Amino acid sequence: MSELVIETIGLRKEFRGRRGTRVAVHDLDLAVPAGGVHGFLGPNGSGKTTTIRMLLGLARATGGQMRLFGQVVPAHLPAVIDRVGAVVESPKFSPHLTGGRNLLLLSRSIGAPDTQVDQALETVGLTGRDRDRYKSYSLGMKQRLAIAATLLKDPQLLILDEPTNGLDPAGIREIRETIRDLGERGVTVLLSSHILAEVQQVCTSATIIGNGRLLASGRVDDLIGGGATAYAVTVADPGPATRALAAAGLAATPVDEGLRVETDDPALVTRTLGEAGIWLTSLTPLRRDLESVFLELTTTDTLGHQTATGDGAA
Ligand SMILES: Nc1ncnc2c1ncn2[C@@H]1O[C@H](COP(=O)(O)OP(=O)(O)OP(=O)(O)O)[C@@H](O)[C@H]1O
Repeated sequence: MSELVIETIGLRKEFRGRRGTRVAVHDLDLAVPAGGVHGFLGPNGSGKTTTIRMLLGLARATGGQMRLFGQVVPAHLPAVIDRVGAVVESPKFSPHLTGGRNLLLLSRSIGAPDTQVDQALETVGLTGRDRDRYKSYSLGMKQRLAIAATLLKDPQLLILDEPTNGLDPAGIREIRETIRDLGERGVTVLLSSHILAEVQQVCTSATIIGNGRLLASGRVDDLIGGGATAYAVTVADPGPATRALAAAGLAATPVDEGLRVETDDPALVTRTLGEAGIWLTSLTPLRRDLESVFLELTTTDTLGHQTATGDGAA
């Protein structure tokens, strides 16, 4: 059994307000094994940041237990915090100093060796740009410098909360490569995101949450592998085909050149359409990806659960 770097058991966070109590994190069991990049996925407002803030001692849990490297936190946070790097909020760098100078000052303030600065800059791909002022950096470079800052203490666990928020595709790719690199160097990375493609490309395992509840967790390959799949169907007239499929309990949605039918039973599609006198011209299995798993899980969850308790908070 591999060591768990992050573990929560029945973790709960309630926010009390005038309109009642909102349960942001709902008895969440999270298990992040050592090594590799672990995706922490959920739609906006599903409780990712709140969970991370509790793990880092920035917010108090209402209930449940948390462990980092096997140590109960927040009680033993001081014993493990040096092994953890985190980018949760935008770090405060001085805009007029260069990126390198910013890092050097930070590194001295935490007693890290100066050599760590060059190494951190290299890891995030900012070598060569370290003499430029921070204010001249692109958003992606600023985000990479923030990651570099967390690397100064050579952490074994890196927690990144939505690190590509607001970045353009090139910036997203750069951060993705940095994260992949870190995972390959043996750092355990918890990558919180609602961008599925990014997670699928770098993560070995993932936890999906919705409305503060655990929906699925495991290796990305396993998450993609199980359950229903979908087929692309082309027919001359999608309207009657959609109605015939719906009557047989098959959900069909229009896509580029036909219909996407959610099912793992292609024979049912051909039979249903055939019985309605509709002849399909092609039927192609659609490869399942993390996005479809995510949408299935989070859509059902949104429809199926209420997050609020108490006197009427929505
Ligand atoms: N300080 C707070 N007071 C009251 N409610 C809060 C507070 N912080 C978060 N929430 C609520 O808790 C829920 C979870 O929010 P959280 O920020 O953890 O979600 P998230 O998954 O990180 O979302 P995003 O992807 O948008 O960052 C939301 O309904 C949010 O409005």
